[in-house]
Amino acid sequence: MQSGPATFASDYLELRTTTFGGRSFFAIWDIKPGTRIHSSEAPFAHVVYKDYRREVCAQCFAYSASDHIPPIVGASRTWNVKWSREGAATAWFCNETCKEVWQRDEASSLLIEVDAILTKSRMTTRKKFKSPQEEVNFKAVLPSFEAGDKTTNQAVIDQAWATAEALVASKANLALYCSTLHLEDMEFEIARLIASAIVHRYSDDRIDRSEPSQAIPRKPWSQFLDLQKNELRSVQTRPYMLSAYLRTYVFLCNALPRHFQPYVNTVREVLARDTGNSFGIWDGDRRDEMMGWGIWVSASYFNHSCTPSVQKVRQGRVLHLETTREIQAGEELCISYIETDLPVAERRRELEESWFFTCRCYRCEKDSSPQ
Ligand SMILES: C[S@@+](CC[C@H](N)C(=O)[O-])C[C@H]1O[C@@H](n2cnc3c(N)ncnc32)[C@H](O)[C@@H]1O
Repeated sequence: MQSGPATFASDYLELRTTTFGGRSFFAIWDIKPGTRIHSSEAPFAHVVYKDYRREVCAQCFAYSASDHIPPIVGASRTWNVKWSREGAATAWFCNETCKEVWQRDEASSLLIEVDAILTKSRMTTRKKFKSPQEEVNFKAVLPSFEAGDKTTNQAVIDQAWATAEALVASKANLALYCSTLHLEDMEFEIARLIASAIVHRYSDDRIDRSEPSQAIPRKPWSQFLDLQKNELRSVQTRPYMLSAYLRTYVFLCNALPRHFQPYVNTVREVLARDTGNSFGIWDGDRRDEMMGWGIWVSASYFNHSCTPSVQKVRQGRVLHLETTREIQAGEELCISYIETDLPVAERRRELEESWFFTCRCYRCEKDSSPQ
């Protein structure tokens, strides 16, 4: 049995190593349905898509259009409590209390300043190529990978990162490369997600040196690094994402202010764990719209089952995990990563393509075994 980090301690569950799916939570006792067995306090890293920023409360992620079905035509979908400061992006809140809670955390305003810096930097890295040859030269600087590329083993991935690291080591080459770097929308959202992890690391380091009583408890970086890495499997499934990751890394190295530069190793470490460990930030339980995503570290230890016994309930920033049926002591406690009302072949395909593993849950094993 592998014991989990101390802060994951719960009256109901313990972390053990399974024979088929890494670590997983198991029930210590019999548990009644509807029991809240774990709460993951806040995401270590998160991003709300830029397009949703005015409609999603920056503190509790409440969606302004959630209560209107169908949406009221002409009604404002934007929250009207705002926070703004020169040199920072604007943050929107569902009420004054959320704004106050948000303001108490130094990382919040740092993050929104970084957001403004990244947005500005993205604008200035959109220059046109002066000639077709300049475009050819630009494309040759970083390796690029296409869908279906079969060459992406670990050595190729490491070499690709080494090329990107060599580029950022030269300030002049970095600036030149970035002058025409057109970051795609999704790459920019990934950059914003990573920036949130960098800000949390930076801010944690500052809090550690200050008055302990003022420290806001966080999931530290070392706990994040303990999460399962999925770099190889995810890049082999979607090789083109490696090109996107390298561009995002280079963009961040160019855009981030100097005091965040010591944290640039965060980029690859977060990317290696983001796939396979993150949760969507959804518009309530109906899951009509995904407004962003985040990594709630302790909740990432729940394995998947196509007959789950646990459901996620997000309340503000907190992700609660609650049992949906009677559980016996010693049972594995699983959530579901996908829609389970599908035939086994489709369930397994979705988990392989989007979560990069072959499901070995009891139901899949039973459904796929010869009768
Ligand atoms: C979010 S993590 C869950 C925690 C993970 N087991 C660990 O040790 O960190 C998801 C990973 O757990 C494993 N996993 C989860 N559910 C599984 C299942 N039903 N069958 C096989 N592997 C599973 C896969 O390796 C998957 O990539």
